[in-house]
Amino acid sequence: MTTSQPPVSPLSLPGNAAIEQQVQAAIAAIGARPALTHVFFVACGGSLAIMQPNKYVIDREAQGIRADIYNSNEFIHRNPRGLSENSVVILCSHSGTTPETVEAAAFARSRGALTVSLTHVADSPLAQASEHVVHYEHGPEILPSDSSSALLYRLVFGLLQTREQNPKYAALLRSLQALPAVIARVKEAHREQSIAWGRDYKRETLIYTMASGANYGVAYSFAICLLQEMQWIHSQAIHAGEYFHGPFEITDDDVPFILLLGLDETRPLEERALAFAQKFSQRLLVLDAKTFDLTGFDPEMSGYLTPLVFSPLLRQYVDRLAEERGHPLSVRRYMWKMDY
Ligand SMILES: O=P(O)(O)OC[C@H]1O[C@](O)(CO)[C@@H](O)[C@@H]1O
Repeated sequence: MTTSQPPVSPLSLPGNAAIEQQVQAAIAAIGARPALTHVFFVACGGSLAIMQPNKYVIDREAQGIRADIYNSNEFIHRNPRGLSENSVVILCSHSGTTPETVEAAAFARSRGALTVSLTHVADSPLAQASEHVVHYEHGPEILPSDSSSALLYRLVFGLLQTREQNPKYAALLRSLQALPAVIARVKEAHREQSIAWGRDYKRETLIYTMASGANYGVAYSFAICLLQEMQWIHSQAIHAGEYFHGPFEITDDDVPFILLLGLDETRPLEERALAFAQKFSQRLLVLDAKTFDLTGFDPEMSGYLTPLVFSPLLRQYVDRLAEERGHPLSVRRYMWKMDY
């Protein structure tokens, strides 16, 4: 490992220059640490879900760095022994106000770790609690390469380059340049099917999601944020490997599933789950990345980038569902309305 690498590739994205500077400053600070043995990804809910593929990347790519992922409150209470001055803690909170995540940043700093936070709100409590902040953009008008999910990958591949000379950062940036067009093509290819799905599934009270590897976080976020939180539809994200160790017993012809088939090394788990589920359920929505036009993605990055395509694609499906149900995605009963 080295600490004297220059900042990562000069190849730049046609995105927001201020964001690029923040990413580079965080990567430089990570490179300047005397040692780095552990990366902790810490957040809650949807912000936690987008971190999951990053642990997958570090598990697959890193030589001497371990990654773990924690709900913010669990991180504080579990108090991992490995958390030290040799750790980087990457936190994320869209609002920058989730108290557990703000507290987790202070906790990580008290243990000597370097803190890097992503948030949409520049001057938020999380931004103030962290040493490095990447202030991301949000909304339909932004470049997908400036989204929180893409920025996490930029941080992680930058970290791997600066610490271990991992060569894939340039391939990531090249692929991210292609991401807006890829997303537009895939969404367009699914336009009719998502309209039909919204109509057909609007009365379902329960919909399961299933995936593995780099895509499990997308299935998890769709289940807990989009279906449970924003549509009040019962759900669970089933890990495709775990499906055979309990959940497959609930499979029946009228039990709805959404199955994600990605392009990473765990695809055989997803294919096995699909082969079983389609024998017994007539209510499957199968989204298979092999059918996507991913022109512009570097082949070695496609498995990692699939979650960044599944996510907006699933949003298109749930937008149609919400429309058909007359239940806007913004409605909450408890969240942000009371103390909890
Ligand atoms: O810390 P954040 O990202 O602002 O999250 C707040 C809330 O937003 C969600 O991610 C989605 O609404 C929830 O899961 C979470 O409780």
